[in-house]
Amino acid sequence: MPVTTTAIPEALQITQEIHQKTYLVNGELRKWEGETTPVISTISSTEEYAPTTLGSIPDMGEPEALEALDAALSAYDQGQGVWPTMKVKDRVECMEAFVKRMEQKREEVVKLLMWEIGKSEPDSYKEFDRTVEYIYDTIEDYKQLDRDAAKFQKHDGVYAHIRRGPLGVVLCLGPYNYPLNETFALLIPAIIMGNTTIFKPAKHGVLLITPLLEAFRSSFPKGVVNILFGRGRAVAAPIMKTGKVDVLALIGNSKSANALQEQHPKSNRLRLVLGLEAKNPAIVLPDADLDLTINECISGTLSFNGQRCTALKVLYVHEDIKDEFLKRFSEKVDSLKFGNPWEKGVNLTPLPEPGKPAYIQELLDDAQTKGAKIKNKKGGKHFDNYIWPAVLYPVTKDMRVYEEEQFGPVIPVLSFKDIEEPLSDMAESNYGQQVSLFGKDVYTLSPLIDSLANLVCRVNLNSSCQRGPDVYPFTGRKDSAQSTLSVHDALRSFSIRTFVAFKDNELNTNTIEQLMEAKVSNFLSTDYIL
Ligand SMILES: O=C[C@H](O)COP(=O)(O)O
Repeated sequence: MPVTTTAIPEALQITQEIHQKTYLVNGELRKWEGETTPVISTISSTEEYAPTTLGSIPDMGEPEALEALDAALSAYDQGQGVWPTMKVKDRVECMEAFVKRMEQKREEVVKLLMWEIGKSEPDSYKEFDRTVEYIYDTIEDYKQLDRDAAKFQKHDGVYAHIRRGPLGVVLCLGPYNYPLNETFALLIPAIIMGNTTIFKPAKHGVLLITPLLEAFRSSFPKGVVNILFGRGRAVAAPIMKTGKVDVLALIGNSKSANALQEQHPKSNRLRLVLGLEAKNPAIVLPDADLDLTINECISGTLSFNGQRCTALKVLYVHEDIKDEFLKRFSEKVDSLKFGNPWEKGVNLTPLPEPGKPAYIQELLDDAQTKGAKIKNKKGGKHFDNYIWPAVLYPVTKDMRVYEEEQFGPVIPVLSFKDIEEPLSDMAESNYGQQVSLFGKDVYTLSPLIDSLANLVCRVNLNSSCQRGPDVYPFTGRKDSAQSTLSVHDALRSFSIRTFVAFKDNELNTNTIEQLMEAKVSNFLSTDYIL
């Protein structure tokens, strides 16, 4: 699939900056002179299919990792550094400066989102804009948190002024599918709460961070944000081994999270903020509106080729409607349009992981050997770095596609007679993020909603699963998450409640008045106290 003539020069122009191979440590943009790793897009820039080299990233190791850690530790300085002690309004000003600078990089970042991870143009703009909105919402929520903190409590003659304070040094690792939105949903609340951070982008969706390095450098005091490149093993592991990280913030898979957690010698002191795998099911009841259900299941399973933790990854369809559902759903899958991300109206785009089509093929082979059929005509066809979405039926529990989080274009379908079947599968599952429930009869839906809400954290009624809007709680039960990542909840995940208490006596009345008058600390002298 050839690219449009304008797309190549624009993308390569952006990579000029990337070729400078800069990284951010201790408030300095440093030039990397060591080994590098090429960043290769699976999108072809030639008529004959061939992956495109977009640039390269520094291949950093232990020395750089420890240098970044030292910078973050010094900036935090056991809670006494400039950043953790800074007044709320000053920290807000830094974050506002950052987001304004970030907005100026919209076009560059969006182009790299398309080239690096194959995200469609509308979805790439959406990811950028959503991230900016997330930052503005975080700022507003942080200010509200401070206004709420202004309210003194009094119980049994003891006053308390309770605030939220930082936790220390946060190691932040984001995923490739939302390299901006998901990563910044960790990084931004961690920073604004007064923590200092070390951030390493994922393997794919990494170059797009480089246009933002200067915005980070110029907006925050030195050492508050440190950005490294390289493999997780080489960069994140040495940092964890020191035992000096207070929070591991990661969106990705539990294997990486566990491996890093195990490196930490005092893991009982480590706070985990984790968004992990999911296997969200759709349950289609016999009275479901099939037009709506099929549309929602198409976007739920195949939006961004199914590479979303919130994607629908298994469909349970009632026996009475399964034939009609499978026929219409399969036709719809085959009618989707594949193309490069910037082409109008494309639904399916190149997969950024070179090994993904082969993995999907393994799942198809395994399922077919065990009795499943591919129901759509184009299902499983290979071209370039792509494999056409396959609708698999009947899927059984001994198949890999039932067990594994496929994170790609393959759709396992099971039929059921009794609602207890999907409910008991969900109860046995290691995951518990979300479910989609399709049906109309309120007397059937109502008790089901209650049951499902105890198995997952979000029940989507006649709608596909999704994270957003980002003000809603984003979390999961069992192996799907640790902590909650809405705008509101994330501020709490990256902080701890601390407070000043004082008995109601004459000395304190005078002291408190003077402290409030002096307005020198965040405690007792908050700008919001009347
Ligand atoms: O990969 C997980 C993302 O949080 C999904 O977000 P989304 O549901 O908005 O696509």
